[in-house]
Amino acid sequence: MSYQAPAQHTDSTRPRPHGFAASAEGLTKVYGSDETRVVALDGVSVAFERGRFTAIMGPSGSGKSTLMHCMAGLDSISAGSARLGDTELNGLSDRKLTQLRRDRVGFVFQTFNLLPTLNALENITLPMGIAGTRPDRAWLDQVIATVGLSKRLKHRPAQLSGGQQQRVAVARALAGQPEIVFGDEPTGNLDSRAGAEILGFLRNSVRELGQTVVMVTHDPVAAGYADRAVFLADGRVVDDMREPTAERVLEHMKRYDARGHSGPTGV
Ligand SMILES: Nc1ncnc2c1ncn2[C@@H]1O[C@H](COP(=O)(O)OP(=O)(O)OP(=O)(O)O)[C@@H](O)[C@H]1O
Repeated sequence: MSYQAPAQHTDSTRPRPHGFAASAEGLTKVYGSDETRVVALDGVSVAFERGRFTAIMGPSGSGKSTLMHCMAGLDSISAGSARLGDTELNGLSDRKLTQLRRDRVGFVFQTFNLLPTLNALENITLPMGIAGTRPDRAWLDQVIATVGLSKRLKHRPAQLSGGQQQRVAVARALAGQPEIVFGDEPTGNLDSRAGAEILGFLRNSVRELGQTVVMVTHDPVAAGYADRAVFLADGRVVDDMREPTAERVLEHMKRYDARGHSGPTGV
């Protein structure tokens, strides 16, 4: 694969871009019908600012993954709206949604989802190969350096630790300079040290590369790496915390659980 000439993305401190990378308005998602009907999202309105790291939190079944899937164009919407930048997702054809995910969104999953026969560098550049775009060499070098993979590029996934595999997945998500990176419990399969590394990389990608990251997590420590924590319960946004710390998030979870999901706590 060839590289295009180094471009503008070489500065280590970049101003935060303005506006919203993704937003939802009255987003509703209903699964099934009649006795199997589940309202997974019940009129969610939320917007994710560009150049910020947001954690989505909430109890099991509160709709975190569904929100991420609907906002990333991985699942259809029952009512309301979801936008990626200025693009309304509701009503887009499957082909358009596939194109949008490929060209504008990065994903990091709990189970790294790497191709076992490709080495780390090939895994990182694979989505661009599929999209037919050439990686920006300077950007790619910066991403690889940020996630600390420079010495592991020729290794296959089986030759890497879980933490290293997830670094490859993070680099892959960042490599195409997507408008937003969605993570679904990206540290859920890692021990706490490897998890802390990945969270540090995600945070650095926001601070140093200007990336926008939205991460679903159960873990207050993980949420402490974010600029903001949005709390869901029963398919609704119930709280929105700026500059969360693990302690404040844990405190919030305890208080909220004690209230039996009865309403916002006004954090
Ligand atoms: N494909 C589906 N078909 C039917 N119901 C679904 C489907 N996906 C999710 N649900 C339901 O929607 C609700 C929200 O699920 P979701 O996976 O978004 O929650 P979550 O907060 O991510 O949970 P967890 O933390 O356990 O992963 C749950 O009641 C779930 O059972």
